[in-house]
Amino acid sequence: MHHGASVFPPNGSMISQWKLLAEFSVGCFRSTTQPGRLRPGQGGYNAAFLAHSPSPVQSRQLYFRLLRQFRPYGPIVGATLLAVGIASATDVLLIRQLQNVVDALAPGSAMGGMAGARGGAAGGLLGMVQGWLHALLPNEPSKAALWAIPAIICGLALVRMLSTFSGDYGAAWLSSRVQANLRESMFSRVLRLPNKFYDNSSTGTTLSQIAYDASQVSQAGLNVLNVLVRDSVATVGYLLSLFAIDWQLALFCLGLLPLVAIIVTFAGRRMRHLSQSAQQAMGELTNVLDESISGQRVVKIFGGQPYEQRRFDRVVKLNRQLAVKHAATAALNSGVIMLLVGITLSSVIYFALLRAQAGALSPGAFVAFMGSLMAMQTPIKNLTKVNEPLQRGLAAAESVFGLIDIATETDTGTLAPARTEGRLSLQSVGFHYQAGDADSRPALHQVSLDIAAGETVALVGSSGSGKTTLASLLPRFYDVSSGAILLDGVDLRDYQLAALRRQIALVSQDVVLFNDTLAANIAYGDPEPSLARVEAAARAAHAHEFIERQPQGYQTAVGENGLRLSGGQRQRLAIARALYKDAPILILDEATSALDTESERLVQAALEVLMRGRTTVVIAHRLSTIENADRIVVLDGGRIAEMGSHTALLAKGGLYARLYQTQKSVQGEAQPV
Ligand SMILES: Nc1ncnc2c1ncn2[C@@H]1O[C@H](COP(=O)(O)OP(=O)(O)OP(=O)(O)O)[C@@H](O)[C@H]1O
Repeated sequence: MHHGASVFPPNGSMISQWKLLAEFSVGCFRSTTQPGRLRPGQGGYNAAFLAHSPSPVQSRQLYFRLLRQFRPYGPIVGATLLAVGIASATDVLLIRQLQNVVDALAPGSAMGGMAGARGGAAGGLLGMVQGWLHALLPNEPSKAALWAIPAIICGLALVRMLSTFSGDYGAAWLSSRVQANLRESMFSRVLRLPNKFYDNSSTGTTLSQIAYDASQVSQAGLNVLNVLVRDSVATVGYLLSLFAIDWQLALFCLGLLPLVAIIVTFAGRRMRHLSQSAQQAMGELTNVLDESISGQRVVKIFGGQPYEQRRFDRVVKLNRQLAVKHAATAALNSGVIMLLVGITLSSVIYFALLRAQAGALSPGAFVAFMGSLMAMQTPIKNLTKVNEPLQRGLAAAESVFGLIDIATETDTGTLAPARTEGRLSLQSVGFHYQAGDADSRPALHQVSLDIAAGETVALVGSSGSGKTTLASLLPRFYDVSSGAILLDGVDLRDYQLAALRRQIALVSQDVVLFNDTLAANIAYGDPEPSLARVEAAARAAHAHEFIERQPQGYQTAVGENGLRLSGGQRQRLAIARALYKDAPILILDEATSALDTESERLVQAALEVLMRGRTTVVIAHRLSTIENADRIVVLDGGRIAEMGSHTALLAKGGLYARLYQTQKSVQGEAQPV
């Protein structure tokens, strides 16, 4: 957390400080005329959010929801904010010390000693406390001892250090804690979201929601609170200080502020307008360059050089004119602002001198007054700008909570058998990817199919015929739109999702390996993996030999890029994983690309072991591999066109026979259908 207010006498000349003051008053002006708006070009990512900023009501709900994330840590939030408030208050008091310092320097000032600070001789303990308080908050030339003022400044600096540290530490602790909580709930959501969510969103978006938005949100939640406390305390503190030093001078200054704001706004508007035109002109320049360079062949062939030269000269001239105009306006603006600053500063000084002559303002009081006035600009500026981080944070909060609020997969079933027989029955199954859009063509239509326990059924059909869709319905990656699927005579939806999925192993063409050891990849999902079973599965999947050849055998890590495994080896790992799971139902999404003969033979042998005794649904892309299936189901446009054994279907001379002939005629028999 950055602590904005300057502590000791403001650095830079008083003129430049005053200029800043003028600018911040413009900041106030701008943010009241454009509530809730961020300036364009504040980073691509956030700019994207601006297009759909939440409405005010939503914003409030979002912000309260955001604050609720901090509720479990209430005492820490309280302590952090208290520390932040104390740090701000010490800033105010430190600047106030200028009064003591300057008055002590004034000729004739009594440096003899501070009654209270000298000890309890005069008024006892009470007198001492009064003396110190007087030195801390002086309202007349101080009689403090020389050492008392530096001592107070050191004391304040110590308090400030401790409170700033506590505030920063607390804020970092809180925001990282809330960020971690948000990330955890987002991730646990992501693991349980229905497939539909993944169909409609990109991995990149979800990644950035968890990685980036979560941190934006927690920081925004805290920052806004922080700014409100820190800068409100500072603003009120400085105001009190100004009024305590001289309320009439304070009122006079506050009266001048809006005047400065209005003038600087007008100057600023013209600058912004010019900057925009300059940006456009620069855009045109790069456009012309881009076109003529990338299209240089066309330019040459069609003799376009003079035309391109003229175009370029024109935009260069425009850029040059705008640059001069910009510089002239900037110079004029700063001149006008300087003049304005001079005038306002003179009037404040004039008024202050009048007050001094009237005996109402000591030199120290004047310096402390000006110091407080200058220092006040930062907190006010922060307060008026609090909307910017707030809006950014709210946009991120919308994205974070949006993800957390997405409904997870429906899981209302209660049955949880340890192991089913694996009997499947599809009854008039219909499926639409776009639920509710009855006009769209269904991906599956009136599909009825009984698969006996232990039977191998191959799904074939041209691309887009619905093979993958049908297989996806079995583990309830999607729910049927009409009809029902029964497992052992019970509707899939009556099983608990986890229990249903325990019955199914999946070997798909793109083998997903996690960044862990080979053994952990085979035993994936088992909370208590057994190495003996891992090895047995790997042997049965013809994977043991190549695993043994790895540097650390089964404990070799499948690094992100580390282990180089061939396609066939990866498939045998996937088969070993399915064997380890030992589920009664197997979904096999056959590889489309051919492996070399040796690999193919090993994978086929591994698959034969895997399929033994299991209900197997094969999504077949190459017909040559499924000739031995018990039954072949030919899908066409989401319907079952034919069904039967390989020989029976060939003899029938229908769609299957045609598909088979087509593939046979393509050399190598490796072409997917
Ligand atoms: N996630 C999805 N969202 C919308 N439509 C989809 C989705 N997945 C598939 N489809 C559509 O559903 C129909 C069936 O597709 P499916 O993937 O089941 O066919 P397939 O027979 O497995 O094809 P292939 O052999 O090419 O893998 C196709 O018309 C397809 O465009």
